[in-house]
Formats: sequence, C-alpha cells, structure tokens
Amino acid sequence: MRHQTHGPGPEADGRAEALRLVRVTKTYGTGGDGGDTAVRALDDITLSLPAGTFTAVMGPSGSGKSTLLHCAAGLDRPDSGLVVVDGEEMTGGTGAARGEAALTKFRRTRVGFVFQQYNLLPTLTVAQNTVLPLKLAGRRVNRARVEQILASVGLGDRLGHRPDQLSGGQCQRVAIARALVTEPSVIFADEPTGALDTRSARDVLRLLQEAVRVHGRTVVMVTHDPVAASYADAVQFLADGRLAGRMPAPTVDAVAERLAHLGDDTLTEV
Ligand SMILES: Nc1ncnc2c1ncn2[C@@H]1O[C@H](COP(=O)(O)OP(=O)(O)OP(=O)(O)O)[C@@H](O)[C@H]1O
Repeated sequence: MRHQTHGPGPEADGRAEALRLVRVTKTYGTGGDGGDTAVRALDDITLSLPAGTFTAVMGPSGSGKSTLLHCAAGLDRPDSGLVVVDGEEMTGGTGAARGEAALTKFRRTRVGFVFQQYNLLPTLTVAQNTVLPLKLAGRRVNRARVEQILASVGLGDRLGHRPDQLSGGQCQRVAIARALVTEPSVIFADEPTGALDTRSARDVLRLLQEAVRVHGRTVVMVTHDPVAASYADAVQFLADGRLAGRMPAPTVDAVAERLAHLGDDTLTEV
C-alpha cells in the first residue's frame, strides 16, 4: 500500500534545495581512522533534498540514521563536511563552523524537531508547550495562529491540558504543532511513531504529510517501520554509515524487501 501525499514528488524540477549534506563524516570514540575504539558512524555522506518533500531514512540498527539526523539538524557536529539548510551553511568541520550560540539561533529559526518520546515539558499546558520555541527565540506569539495550528492537529479543545492528561498520540500531535509554529524549513522526526499504537501512528504520519503538502515544509524522518516509510515521498537507505540507495514512491512491501537485502548489497558493493 502507498500513502500518497498528493504533493509534488521529489523528482520535480526547479525546486529550491531545503537540505544539503556534502561529504559529511562523523566518527565516535578515539583512535582516529582505523583506531580500535573508533566507530565511523557517517562515512562521506553527500545528499540533497528538495524543499517540500518528505523523506524517510532507514537502515539496520547502528547504520548511522540518528547520527545523520543529528548532524543534519545541527544537534551534533560532523567531523568534516558541510551541512546546508535553506541555502545557508549551518555547520561544518572546518573554520566555517558556527559558534554554539549562533548554531542554536540558526536551529531555532530554520529547523523543527519531533522526537519519539515527545519531549514536552510536563508542567506546561498544550498551548504553552507549543509556543515555547517562539518564546525561546524571542519572537512574538500570534495567539490566533497558535490556536489554528493546534486545531489543525486535532487539539483545538485541549489548549489548557498538560501532557499527563493526554494520550501518547495527542502528545506527539502537540510536538508536531510545536515543530510547525516557527515555520521552519526542515522538520526532523526521529522515530516519531515508535511509541504509538497503529491508529495514533497513522494520524501522526498524516500530519507530517500535511506539514509538507499544506505548510510547504520539508520533512526528514528516521524510522524502522516500512509502513511509516510508505507515507514518505522517498526512502533514503543507510548501511554502515554510507548511503545505500534511494527509493521514490515507496510501498510497504518494497521497503521491507529492500531492508531485508541491505546487508547483501553492502557485501556486493565492497
Ligand atoms: N555517542 C556515541 N558514542 C559512541 N558511539 C556512538 C555514539 N552514538 C552512536 N554511536 C555509534 O555510531 C554508530 C551509528 O549509530 P546511530 O545511533 O547513528 O545508528 P542508528 O542507525 O540510528 O541505530 P538505531 O537504529 O539502533 O537507533 C553505531 O555503531 C553506534 O554504536
């Protein structure tokens, strides 16, 4: 089954580039290249995502998905290579790298996040959690606009509730509203449906599609679930820290089949 977004596909010409990674490398641990304890989580990743597209990132455990997301989102710094968001270099391993404060400011205006565990502040209401990124950025809060966004994620009647009064699916919908409120170029979602039941997961995935189709955002989502990936315009596969193919218009079966053979491909490539 394919979950169409009805938006333009990622192959459409003439669209701005929302995210570009150029030769991004990230190694954890010490020992340098070839060292015993060093793990090369990302190995020379070059990737371009057009604006207004929904991409799922998939691969075996340890293949570098979270590291890719974190480096692309400016939550972590690559050792080398460039990350360009909305035409502007966010960070790099060279002298062009931004300072921490500038990077934080850049993140607040250009990117949004949706995490598996929602990351809502428990003492704040739904409305307060949603406007938090605006407050942190010192931006004006347009109350009507916030209410409109919360209504669009089905929480128009829950503005005063706190996270412990909500279901997991509702919490994730608050997180999506929070990611939309700053009107970022790119929304990064790390296993956004990992803690949800099937129905809540479907609602969240449809909202991510709407973020692309209605709000014009670019969504990059890490997932283990072929069903979740089938909501995206394309799947980018990773294996051993390297890109391992791209699948446009993914179906559940095709994604599952490709995942099952990712290791084979890696073997035949070396
Ligand atoms: N902070 C860290 N310190 C040391 N090694 C790390 C760190 N973070 C990740 N790694 C290693 O880097 C590699 C890639 O990890 P990453 O978490 O990006 O993979 P993943 O594909 O997201 O895995 P999973 O699907 O299990 O979440 C793995 O070998 C992992 O052990």
